Amino acid sequence: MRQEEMLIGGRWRPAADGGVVEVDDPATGRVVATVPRATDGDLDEAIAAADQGFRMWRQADAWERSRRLRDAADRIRDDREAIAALLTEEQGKPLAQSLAEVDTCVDQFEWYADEARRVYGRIVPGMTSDVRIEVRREPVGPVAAFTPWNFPIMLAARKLAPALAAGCSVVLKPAEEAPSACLRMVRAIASAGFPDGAINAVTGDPAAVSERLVASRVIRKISLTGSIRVGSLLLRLAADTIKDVSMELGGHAPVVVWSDVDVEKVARLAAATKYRNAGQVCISPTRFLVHADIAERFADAFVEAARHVVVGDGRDPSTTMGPLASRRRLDEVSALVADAVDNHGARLLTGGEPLAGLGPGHFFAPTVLADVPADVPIATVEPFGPVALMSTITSLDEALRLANATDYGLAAYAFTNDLDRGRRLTEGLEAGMVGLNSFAVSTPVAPFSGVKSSGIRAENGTEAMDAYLVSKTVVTGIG
Ligand SMILES: O=CCCC(=O)O
Repeated sequence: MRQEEMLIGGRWRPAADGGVVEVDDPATGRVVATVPRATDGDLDEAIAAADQGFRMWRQADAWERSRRLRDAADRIRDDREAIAALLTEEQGKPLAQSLAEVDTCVDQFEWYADEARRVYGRIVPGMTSDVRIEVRREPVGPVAAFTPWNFPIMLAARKLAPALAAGCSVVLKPAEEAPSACLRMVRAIASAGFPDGAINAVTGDPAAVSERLVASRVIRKISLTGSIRVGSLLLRLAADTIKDVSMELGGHAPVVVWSDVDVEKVARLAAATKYRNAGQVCISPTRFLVHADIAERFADAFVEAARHVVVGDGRDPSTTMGPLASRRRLDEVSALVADAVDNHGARLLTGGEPLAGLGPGHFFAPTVLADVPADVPIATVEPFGPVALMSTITSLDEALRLANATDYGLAAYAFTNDLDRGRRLTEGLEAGMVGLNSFAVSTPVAPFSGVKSSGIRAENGTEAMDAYLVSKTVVTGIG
């Protein structure tokens, strides 16, 4: 069994007291690794290391930062297969999806290697001619980054790359459910010549780790991808020391499908996107609001595609959907679906239950539900599983009212071939990202962000650099 270690101040090491947390393989239920359970002392050392690392790394000039990030991208690429294998073993997704996830990490580091050289300040004309005003941009300071189990490496890279590009140091806490691929990626990144302490990675009890890191006055910035519950908890903790935060707190993406589209083509694309990573994706299309004229055809084509999904162990090349990442997820998705069917009159079109026949793993059938009332738990709480909800709409106003009916506002999608209708939908959907005739809203080059309860500040794009920078106004008197 693998025994992972933490990176603190440039040294890989176990917890001071030898404590560990077990990690299992969601396809088999077998324990495959342990990670250190950091003690308070370990966490204090990581904070001190990040303080020291920040002092060194902030002095690196822009081109040096760029070179280190590009070197990190190359090193992640060189270790692609090994990182992907760990990802599938601990998270469950099919190997092809794990390899693609490693590639997005490379993209992140390459994109921010360029951005590192483009941190521009500005000169502002003073109110009188005897002053010069310069606005500089400086790194905010040591960052605590908390990442989830659904994309254990991509979402870590999404924080590490811009933070390092801006000149910040980082204490990263990978998800305890699937940490090994992330730790291996951190090894690759750290070997690219960053100063000791610029990158630290700690593991253990999530509440204990986050409370210790967020309470520290050394840590100046929190970046979290997680749930609304954890987000509001960390916001309260961050308030005590007045820290800046970036938070992505999930979604419940609506998809408006109008009657003028190629119905079968959109249904097939929608189903392929829905069941990616077993639906454990914060921008996963979930609430389908389909025009009444095509609703039945759309649902039939979607169900047909759902039935063709091959569920199994992610290491099997024929698998197109792996297990859910944990027993907890399996129980939560099962309960949400059962509640919708048993208590709220939802109609099960396909799936709806765990696939116990596939063995002890956390397998759940690709599921489609129809006639789900808009205010029941599965339609308002992020289901984070392979579940699609079908509803019928007859007007644009109705589509927007239903689409905007949750507290979330991360991704939203609309499919129509009418230009004006498309414009009205992109304007009316309350979301940080809107896909019009596309599901591809996640890219390193443009902001990834939520509105309403889905988050604060953006990741990706140049906006992510802003999240790790502060401005300093320097006024110089002359004459
Ligand atoms: O689950 C959150 C991130 C998903 C993505 O960026 O594709």
